[in-house]
Amino acid sequence: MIEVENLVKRYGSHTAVNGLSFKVEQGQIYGFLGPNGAGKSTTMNIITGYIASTEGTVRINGHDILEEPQEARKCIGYLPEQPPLYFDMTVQEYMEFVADLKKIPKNRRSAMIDEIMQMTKIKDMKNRLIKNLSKGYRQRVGLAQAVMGYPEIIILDEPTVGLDPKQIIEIRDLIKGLAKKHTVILSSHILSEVSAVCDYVMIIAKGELVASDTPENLTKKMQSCGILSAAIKGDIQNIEAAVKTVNGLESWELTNQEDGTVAAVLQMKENMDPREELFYALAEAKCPILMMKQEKASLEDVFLELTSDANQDKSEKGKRGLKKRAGRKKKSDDSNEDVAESLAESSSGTEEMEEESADEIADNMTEGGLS
Ligand SMILES: Nc1ncnc2c1ncn2[C@@H]1O[C@H](COP(=O)(O)OP(=O)(O)OP(=O)(O)O)[C@@H](O)[C@H]1O
Repeated sequence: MIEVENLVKRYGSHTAVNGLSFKVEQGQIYGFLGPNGAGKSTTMNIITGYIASTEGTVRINGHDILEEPQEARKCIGYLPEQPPLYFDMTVQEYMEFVADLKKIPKNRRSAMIDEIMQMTKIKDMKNRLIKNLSKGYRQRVGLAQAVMGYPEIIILDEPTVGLDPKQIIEIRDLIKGLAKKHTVILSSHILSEVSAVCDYVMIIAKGELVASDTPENLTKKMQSCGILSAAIKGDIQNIEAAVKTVNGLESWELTNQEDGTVAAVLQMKENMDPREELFYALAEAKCPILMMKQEKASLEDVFLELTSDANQDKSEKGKRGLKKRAGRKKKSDDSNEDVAESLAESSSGTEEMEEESADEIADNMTEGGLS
């Protein structure tokens, strides 16, 4: 459906996308996950024909985006990070304008507009000027224009940025609904977003694909080189001497606790289970283990591990991952953290929202992916 091969994009001397290759198959929701500046928007803009790549190819249903742009773009509906909206049009006028741009046959137009407005729940707002809509409704209108013509592939760049938690849930439900008939690719730097919505995750960091799999498999893979945390009684130097003899450990951190025990956070080597060996080594050193448990890697661990250390060697990665996890263990397990993160993003996103000039919008819509 989409084949991206060895994609490179350089802005002057800065490489924003560096040798990206992946395939997207029909009928799933793909998440493009990465921190700010990872290269998500650049990649989406190349896939949808907004900008050209420096090197590499993109084929949509077999059509090269540079050689056969019209055919390729026909298969795609795109919601860029800044929705291409005309603020002085009503929702109805705008939908008619988009239908016209996308060359929807006149006899199907009114029914399709009606259906899409129903689906994206903007019908009640159809006579309202877009400039008077809330950010959530503007995003829905942006989604509606992407869906117009029912393209096979719908690409959404950060579709929930700037929305409040209720709007985020509504847009996520809408995206899940879209996936029944379309292949959806969305980008996000918010992990909870991707794990809540996507069947398949591609993690991108510094312009490179660092992992791609289902959220479940990514978590499983990380667990095969997981973390042990333990409380051990004894002198920290004796404990360290014993820990050093254990083959299955990659790295460790030992910290004296106020209660006289030593807290250990131990990174296991890939596909090794050193628990038994550790037990005997510490028993021989007469340092009893008072508690030991295996930390389960969450998708958040995978994300942080992979995106912050894209250029680190493996052992350094292990140590830093261990520190991050040890640090995170101290934080509360509040699941609202993600929502807070989204909220923080929301406010900055809203500030960034600026009215585009009509010319810019028309350029976006005619050159940029809308067929
Ligand atoms: N037109 C441009 N000229 C120069 N540098 C650019 C341009 N567009 C993007 N970049 C740089 O390329 C890198 C990737 O940017 P991109 O917008 O693709 O990242 P992103 O993952 O979408 O981030 P965000 O989530 O912040 O939008 C960044 O370092 C960015 O500063």
